[in-house]
Amino acid sequence: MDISTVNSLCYEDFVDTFGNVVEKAPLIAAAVWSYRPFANLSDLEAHISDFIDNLPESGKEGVLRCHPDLAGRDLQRGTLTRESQEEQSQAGMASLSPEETTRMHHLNAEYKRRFGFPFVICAKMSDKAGILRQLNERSGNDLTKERECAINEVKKICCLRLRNLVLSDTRNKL
Ligand SMILES: NC(=O)N[C@H]1NC(=O)NC1=O
Repeated sequence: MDISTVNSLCYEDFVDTFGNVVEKAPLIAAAVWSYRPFANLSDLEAHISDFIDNLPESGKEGVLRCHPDLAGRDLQRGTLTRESQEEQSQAGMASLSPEETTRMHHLNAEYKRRFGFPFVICAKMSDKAGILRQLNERSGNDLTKERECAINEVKKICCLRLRNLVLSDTRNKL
């Protein structure tokens, strides 16, 4: 798909295509459709990023709360979105030992108790050891710093999902 194809999508098709670039937040795609035509993929990405930045803190936390836990209930039940399933599998979350799973559950629960939203990290840019290290380190942040850190990870996830959709069949068009 090239950018002129993206720009030609009606909002129903646009939301069908880009509705999960921010996990379970199709409202964001529905909102940024208003900014067509996009000059290129970075322009679309910048509008998504601005939309998120302009949310009140409760909205940013809402975006974070739409993310599934890493190695959590949805992974175990097979109810992750297609994108999350691929990302978590690639980062080794689907093949943890029972001890590692217990440790992840414990750390995730501690993090949630502290911040009131789940630990979010761009799994594709990390691995099992990196995720555990970040989970430990970021748990020591204060709320303001951690919210910002987590939202940055949402943007990284979004960037990779967008690139996967738009560049998958025409790598040189944008
Ligand atoms: N909680 C969390 O980070 N979830 C995720 N991260 C990612 O890259 N895919 C996810 O499902």
